[in-house]
Amino acid sequence: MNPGARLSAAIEILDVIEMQRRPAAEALKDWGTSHRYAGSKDRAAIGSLVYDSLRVKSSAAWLMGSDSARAVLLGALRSLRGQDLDAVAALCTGEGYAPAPLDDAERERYAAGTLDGAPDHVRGDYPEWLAEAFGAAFGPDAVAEGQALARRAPVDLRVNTLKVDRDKALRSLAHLHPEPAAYAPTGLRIAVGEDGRAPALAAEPAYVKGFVEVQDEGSQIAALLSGATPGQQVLDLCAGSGGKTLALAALMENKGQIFATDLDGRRLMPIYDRLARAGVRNVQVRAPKGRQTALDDIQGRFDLVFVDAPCTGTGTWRRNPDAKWRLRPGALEERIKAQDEILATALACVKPGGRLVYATCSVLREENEDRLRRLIEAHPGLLPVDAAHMAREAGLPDLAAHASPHGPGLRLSPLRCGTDGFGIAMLRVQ
Ligand SMILES: C[S@@+](CC[C@H](N)C(=O)[O-])C[C@H]1O[C@@H](n2cnc3c(N)ncnc32)[C@H](O)[C@@H]1O
Repeated sequence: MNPGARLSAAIEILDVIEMQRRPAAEALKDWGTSHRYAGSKDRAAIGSLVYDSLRVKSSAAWLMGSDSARAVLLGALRSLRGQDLDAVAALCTGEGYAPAPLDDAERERYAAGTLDGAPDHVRGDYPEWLAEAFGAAFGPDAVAEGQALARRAPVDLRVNTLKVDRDKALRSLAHLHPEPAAYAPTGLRIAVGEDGRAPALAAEPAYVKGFVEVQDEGSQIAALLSGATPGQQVLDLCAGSGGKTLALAALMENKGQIFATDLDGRRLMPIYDRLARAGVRNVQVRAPKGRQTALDDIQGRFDLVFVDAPCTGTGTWRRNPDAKWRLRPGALEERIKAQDEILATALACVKPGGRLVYATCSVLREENEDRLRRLIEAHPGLLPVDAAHMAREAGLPDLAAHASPHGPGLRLSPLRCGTDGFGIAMLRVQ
């Protein structure tokens, strides 16, 4: 396929996503199935065009003066990819499968459209219904934070220190040009290509041998801040596919014990292969059995209960730009309710003198500081641990700069520290 035909395909898919409210991944897959002639490079390039358009859907539409799929794609080519008018006009020839030529209004908008007068949620590319919550979370930085969440994310890897040190991992992946991460001593970062393509890590020997895991630096930091040490009894209450479990096991040097559980047993399924590949030996997976909770016999016995709570995922929009436009207010309410219930369950599992670490990949106060404040009000024996202290204890003193201005714990975001957006807090149980 030539570049013009790829643009047409991206417009067609963006239309399907918008009109049929299809998730982007499904719309792309369906398109690939019904266009077998498109090769893997074509599909990757089209996928990248679609995701880039979704990143800046709102501001691109404003720039181009229309919210059609074509306008959004053109706006994204200008704002995110910085393509000049002549280059785009040369692709939009109307010949073969290329999009129709730009009309005069489009040319004018492409050359001189601005975001002047656009509201914050348009300039920052977040849903209008979250404008107030973004303002509450970020104050005058709301637009800049939204813009940073609308950029592409690098690929972050966590070096599995149960198997190798970071230098060895760096050497084994040298052909991908990884750089040490800014904060996490376990972190490596690989930039994505111009076209937004990430390297095929699953085929890398270093990955197959369990030297590295794909994990955003923010998630690595959450595990590091938990202060898990060898010999402790740890509960990973929302373990899912085990990303944090693996990081905690490495911190504990395979000593002590981690119970990994999740409300949804299916989510736990990938954990078994991941534990084996990473050489983790101190994890017991507790899948829920029917109505009986997986925690009945292990109340009040953990040094650390780690809660990687289900959340709106607003901090991961760089990796999943489709999600921000699919999110509905009802989903935020549901998450808040679940978070309160999970925190109560978690608290019952911490032993006196132990600690509860609460993390979300959401940037919203409603899912972070507000939840913790509510819990602390209901349980006067809970002491929030000072963010600077958490950072120092984890050997990451620079992170003290990211103490939350709104309540307990730290706030990470792409704008502030180049990670996904996270809230991470620790409460000590008296
Ligand atoms: C953010 S994800 C966990 C990601 C995982 N920790 C990782 O690092 O790969 C949140 C998880 O919480 C689980 N969950 C939702 N409600 C729960 C509950 N009441 N108790 C335990 N887990 C729950 C979800 O099934 C989901 O797997």
